[in-house]
Amino acid sequence: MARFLSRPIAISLGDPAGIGPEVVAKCWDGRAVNNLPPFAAIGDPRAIAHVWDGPIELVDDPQEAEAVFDYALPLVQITAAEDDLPGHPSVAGAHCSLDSLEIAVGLARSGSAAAVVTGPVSKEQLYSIGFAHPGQTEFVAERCGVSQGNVAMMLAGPTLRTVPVTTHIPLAEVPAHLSPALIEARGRTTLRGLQRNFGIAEPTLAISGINPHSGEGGLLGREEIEIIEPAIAALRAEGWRVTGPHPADTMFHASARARYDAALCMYHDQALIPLKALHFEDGVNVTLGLPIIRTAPDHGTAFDIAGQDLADPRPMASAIQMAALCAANRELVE
Ligand SMILES: NC(=O)C1=CN([C@@H]2O[C@H](COP(=O)(O)OP(=O)(O)OC[C@H]3O[C@@H](n4cnc5c(N)ncnc54)[C@H](O)[C@@H]3O)[C@@H](O)[C@H]2O)C=CC1
Ligand SMILES: NCC(=O)COP(=O)(O)O
Repeated sequence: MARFLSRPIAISLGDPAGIGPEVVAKCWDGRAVNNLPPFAAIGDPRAIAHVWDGPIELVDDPQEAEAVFDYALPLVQITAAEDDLPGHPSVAGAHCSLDSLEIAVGLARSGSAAAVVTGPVSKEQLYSIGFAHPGQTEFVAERCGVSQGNVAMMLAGPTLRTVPVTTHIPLAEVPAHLSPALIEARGRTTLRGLQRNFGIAEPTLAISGINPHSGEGGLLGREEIEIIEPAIAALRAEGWRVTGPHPADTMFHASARARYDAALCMYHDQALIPLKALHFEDGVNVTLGLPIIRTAPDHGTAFDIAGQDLADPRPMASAIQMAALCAANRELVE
């Protein structure tokens, strides 16, 4: 089992009615074969007990996890106001998922955990209790004192890394949100993240267009000329290796992917469709631009299969491995 991290990883279980508890428990089962470093789960033990009958040991701090990790799943306990059954989300469960996220991030910020891995939450449920952030990415950024413009949501798989410039907003609002300054900021955060988290000394970033054929010289839209090209020029002037704007339909086949370290895309699905098509089982969501390491499996709560022993733990295992790798790279670089 990987023992190269100085501290364990904190994992928020996400929505108790989703598949987060099941995949975290299954990762503990597979800790040796997947070479996972010690971790502590943060959440309601009843959510795990509904889907798993393995041993749990309550701990107060992830730093106690190492001592028990070989024989039990270490858990920092949160008790939800109601005991949700798998597949049946509730307001109480939404509060529990937010509490577990808050505590896990705090443990990473305080240095008790080497990194935080977040389990899947339901944005619909969180919005219903007044959660005002587009997603966990922006929540973690705020807790770390990083502005939304200076954080980036990277989806990383073995053969592709993508970053959307805009994340969880309606598609119709995307063009109005794009600006040279936002694209530059996301590009810079991505390039620095490739250096700090992934150890790539001189990264190359490919930037997509937004219109068909990247606007066809302005005939199919002018965002490339007026917004994206100025951002690319500014990043190049800073010395970064940046290409584009590339037509999005031809930048994800194998030989195109070989020419860059990450692709910066203009909106959520432009970045996530290729990533999930190639790496649904091992794609990882990595937040760049933070003082801490945060990763997450790139899937949601999957309420449709919760409690049926159908949840695939490989994305969560990949997120834990990626968190450990990024934490180790950070220690080397900084
Ligand atoms: N990082 C996060 O917290 C994320 C949260 N979500 C949230 O999840 C909720 C549901 O979103 P959906 O779009 O339905 O995506 P989803 O990923 O929850 O489910 C999509 C499909 O994939 C299947 N699936 C997902 N993960 C699986 C796994 N590990 N093993 C086997 N099958 C799996 C599900 O059963 C479903 O059929 C939404 O409320 C969304 O906000 C979505 C993506 C990421
Ligand atoms: N589609 C990716 C996703 O929803 C992850 O968002 P976040 O909650 O990690 O910001």
